[in-house]
Amino acid sequence: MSGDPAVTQAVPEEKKAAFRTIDQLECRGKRVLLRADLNVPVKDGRITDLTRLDRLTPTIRELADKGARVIVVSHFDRPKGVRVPSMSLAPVGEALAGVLGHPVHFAADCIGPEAEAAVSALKDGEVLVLENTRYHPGEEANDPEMARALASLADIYVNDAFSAAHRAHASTEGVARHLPAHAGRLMQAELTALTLALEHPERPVGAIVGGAKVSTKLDLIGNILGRVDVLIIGGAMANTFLAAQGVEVGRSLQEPGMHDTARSILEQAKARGCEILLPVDAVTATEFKANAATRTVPIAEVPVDSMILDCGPETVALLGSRIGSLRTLVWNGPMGAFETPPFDAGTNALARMVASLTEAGTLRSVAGGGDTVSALRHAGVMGKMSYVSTAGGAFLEWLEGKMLPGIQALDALAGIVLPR
Ligand SMILES: Nc1ncnc2c1ncn2[C@@H]1O[C@H](COP(=O)(O)OP(=O)(O)O)[C@@H](O)[C@H]1O
Ligand SMILES: O=C(OP(=O)(O)O)[C@H](O)COP(=O)(O)O
Repeated sequence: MSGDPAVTQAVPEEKKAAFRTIDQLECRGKRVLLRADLNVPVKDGRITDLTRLDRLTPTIRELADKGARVIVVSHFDRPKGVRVPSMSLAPVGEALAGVLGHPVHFAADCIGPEAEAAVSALKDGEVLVLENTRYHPGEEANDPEMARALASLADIYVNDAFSAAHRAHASTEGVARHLPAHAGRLMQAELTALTLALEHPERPVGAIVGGAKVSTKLDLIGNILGRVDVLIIGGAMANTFLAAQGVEVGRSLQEPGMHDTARSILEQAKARGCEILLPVDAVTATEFKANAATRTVPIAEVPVDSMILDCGPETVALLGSRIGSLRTLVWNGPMGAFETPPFDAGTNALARMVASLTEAGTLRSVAGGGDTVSALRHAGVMGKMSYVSTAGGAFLEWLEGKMLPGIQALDALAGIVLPR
């Protein structure tokens, strides 16, 4: 394991979730379809963070040690139902073999003859990674045929992809209807840790929502308004809110189709007494490349030919002082394009502030998301948060109090305690 922080307190008996785990599994010689989240962060074709693979290894090792034939299935990025070569899971399979210290086979499809042949060749204790489920349109459509085809490869289903459990897809939901369905160790650990950390959060509670998945996360921002006192919006998400209010954002990444939703969220927040903080200044550039020439400007003065690629120092100072008065903070999504320096400065500075407040014992900090984890590691504060989840969108949806489809589909999960 990578030394990631985990909640180490003993779990009180009444808080233990009563779901079926791999404790109950007799799986020697059985084919186990393990839904993992191999959607690791990548830059220029290289994997930049192995946390999701590290956190998956306890389940794979335990299943392999029990003599199961482990068939790992996952999506990778968003190829939208077609075979995009750069979104192949083959290199991720190799990285997984490195992390496991154990050979991993690979099949170039997740259903059909190629997958079936690879599964038939598997021996007890061996591990196979199947190609990206999202190469098939049936995955995201939760097509019953796709679910049946996946189920036909295995005897048992184990879901360890908490970070994809908010998706009702064939490999996260549909397949569980056809096989005995258990939670893996990572799923179990995430649910336990998040319940312990956030079931009764000390107030004031704040959330930072940043990053680039604007349309898929905007709706859930609306839904967490009632659960937080302060909502900090950063990254490309903030660009959309700023543009929706008529602020010039130049060529920044944003989603014009979401302006109405952004405005409605601002109105709802006002009505519910939730304070919303947006950037007050920005680091801009006309080119998006490492060490590009930058201009730091007040948010009302973004040049029309430029992109907002990070929040500026005044924003960092403002957010730092506001976060200093919080008792609980949840964080998903970086404040800027942190993979490309110097646009990592805002995220780094904020991450260090959150880490020092956490270390001082005044703040409970829970952060998550594929890229957020990578950003925290980049800032050198991975071990300094109260808890780091592998999940971003799923963790925010779970925080809303929703039962996630990928969890609901598992057997005997009724006892999970949700934060209120
Ligand atoms: N202003 C911005 N312009 C372009 N990309 C941005 C900006 N701010 C953040 N990003 C990008 O957002 C991505 C992370 O977003 P997201 O996938 O939503 O986070 P997570 O994986 O943690 O849930 C990063 O790749 C980062 O470069
Ligand atoms: O990376 C993921 O989520 P995250 O960006 O919220 O951390 C998951 O793999 C889900 O991916 P999706 O948002 O394309 O369904």
